[in-house]
Amino acid sequence: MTAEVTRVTVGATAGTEAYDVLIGHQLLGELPSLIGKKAQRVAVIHPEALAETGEVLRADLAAEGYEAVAIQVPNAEEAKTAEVAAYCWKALGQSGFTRTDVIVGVGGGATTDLAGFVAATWLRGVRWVAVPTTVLAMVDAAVGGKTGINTAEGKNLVGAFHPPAGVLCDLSALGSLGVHDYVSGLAEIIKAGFIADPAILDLIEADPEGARSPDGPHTAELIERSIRVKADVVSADLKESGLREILNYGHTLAHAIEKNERYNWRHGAAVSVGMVFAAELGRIAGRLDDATADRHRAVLESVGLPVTYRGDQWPMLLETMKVDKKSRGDRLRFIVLDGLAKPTVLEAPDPAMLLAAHAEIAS
Ligand SMILES: NC(=O)c1ccc[n+]([C@@H]2O[C@H](COP(=O)([O-])OP(=O)(O)OC[C@H]3O[C@@H](n4cnc5c(N)ncnc54)[C@H](O)[C@@H]3O)[C@@H](O)[C@H]2O)c1
Ligand SMILES: O=C(O)C(=O)C[C@@H](O)[C@H](O)[C@H](O)COP(=O)(O)O
Ligand SMILES: [Zn+2]
Repeated sequence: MTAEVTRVTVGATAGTEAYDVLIGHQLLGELPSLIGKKAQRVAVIHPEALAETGEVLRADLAAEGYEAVAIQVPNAEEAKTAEVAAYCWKALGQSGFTRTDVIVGVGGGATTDLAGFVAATWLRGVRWVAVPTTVLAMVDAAVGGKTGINTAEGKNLVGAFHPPAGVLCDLSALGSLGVHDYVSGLAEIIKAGFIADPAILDLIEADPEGARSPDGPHTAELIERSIRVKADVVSADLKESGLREILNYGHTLAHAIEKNERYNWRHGAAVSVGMVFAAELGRIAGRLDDATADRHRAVLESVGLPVTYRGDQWPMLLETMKVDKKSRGDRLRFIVLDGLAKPTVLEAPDPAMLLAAHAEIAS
C-alpha cells in the first residue's frame, strides 16, 4: 500500500528551481527520489537527539547505492555556530564531497538551518534535502531557503538564501517530540493564521488541547495550511525584498529575547511574546483593532505559549533589535497588522510607542 502524500509546490524564482514539500505519514522511503540519481555521496546531518534516525537513514541510503555518511551535530541552537559549520565542512572534505553530491538535514529548525547553510557554502552551493522532524521546522524553517547560523552579536546574522531540492514532512516523526517543543511550533502556525490564513486561528480556538497534540483532529490540516502560507510567500519573494518580511511578524523582539536568554528559550516561545508585542504596537499606532490585538494573547495562552517577558530587560532588548535584518540604518522596522491578515510595515516608531507596547508584555 502506498502512503498518502500531500504535495505543496514552492514555485521557481529567478535562479532557483521549484520544489515540492511532501506531507504525510511514514514518508522516509521517498527520500531517494528527492536526492536524485546524480549524487554519488550523501551526508546526513542530524542532531544528537536523532542519532538513531540519522543512522537508519544513512543505512537506508547506503542500501540504495549511495556512499552515505552521517554527521552528528549538537541539539538545538548549539548547532547553529561557525564552529559546528566548520566541523561539517571538514567531514564533507574528508568524504570527497563534490558538486553533484547531496546533503540531507534531518531534525528541527536549528538542524535544517545549519544543514542548509553548510550546503549553501560548500563548494559555493550543493543540493540539499530537508527532513524536518519538529512542527516548527515542517511549517516554517525547512521551507523557503533561509539558512544560517548565529554569531555572538545575534540570531541568524550569517546565512544565505539557498532553497532545498525538496522537503519531506513525515508527520510520524512528531510522536517523539516533547510537549514543550511541540507547542513551540504552534507559535509559527498561529503567526501564519494572523498574517494570512485566519482559518488556522478558528481551528485552534475550537480545540486548543487538540492543537497541542500530534494526534489532534486538525494536526495535518494546521501543518498543511501553514506550509501553504509560507510556500506562497517565498514563491513570490525568495530574497525578502518586500512581501517576505511578513513572515518576520513577532520576530524583531523574539530574536532579541532569544539572544538575551542565551538561546535557552525555544524560538517559538520567543515568537509568541514577540507577536503580542507587535500586536500591541499595532494597536498603539492606531492600526489594529482591540479585538484582534486581544485575540493574540488569548489564542497563544490557550495552547500554553508565553505572552510576557522580564520587564527589566528592555534596554538590552532594544539594543539587540537594532541589528535586526529589517532595520535600515538607524531606523527600526516592525511588521504589524492593519487588521486580521493585513500585515504591513511600521517604520521607525516613536520610542514612546515602543515603551508603551513593551509595558504590555513586561512581567
Ligand atoms: N529558516 C527559517 O526560515 C526558519 C524559520 C523558523 C525558525 N527557524 C529556526 O528554527 C530553529 C527552531 O527550530 P525548532 O523549534 O525545530 O527547534 P530545534 O531545532 O532546536 O529542536 C528542538 C529540540 O528537539 C530535538 N528534536 C528534533 N526533532 C525531534 C523529534 N522528532 N523527536 C525528539 N526530539 C527532536 C532537537 O534535537 C532539539 O533538541 C531556530 O533556530 C529558528 O531560528 C528558521
Ligand atoms: O522565512 C522567513 O522569511 C521568516 O522570517 C520566517 C521566520 O519564522 C524565521 O524564524 C526566520 O529564520 C527569521 O529570519 P531572519 O531573517 O529574521 O533571521
Ligand atoms: Zn520564526
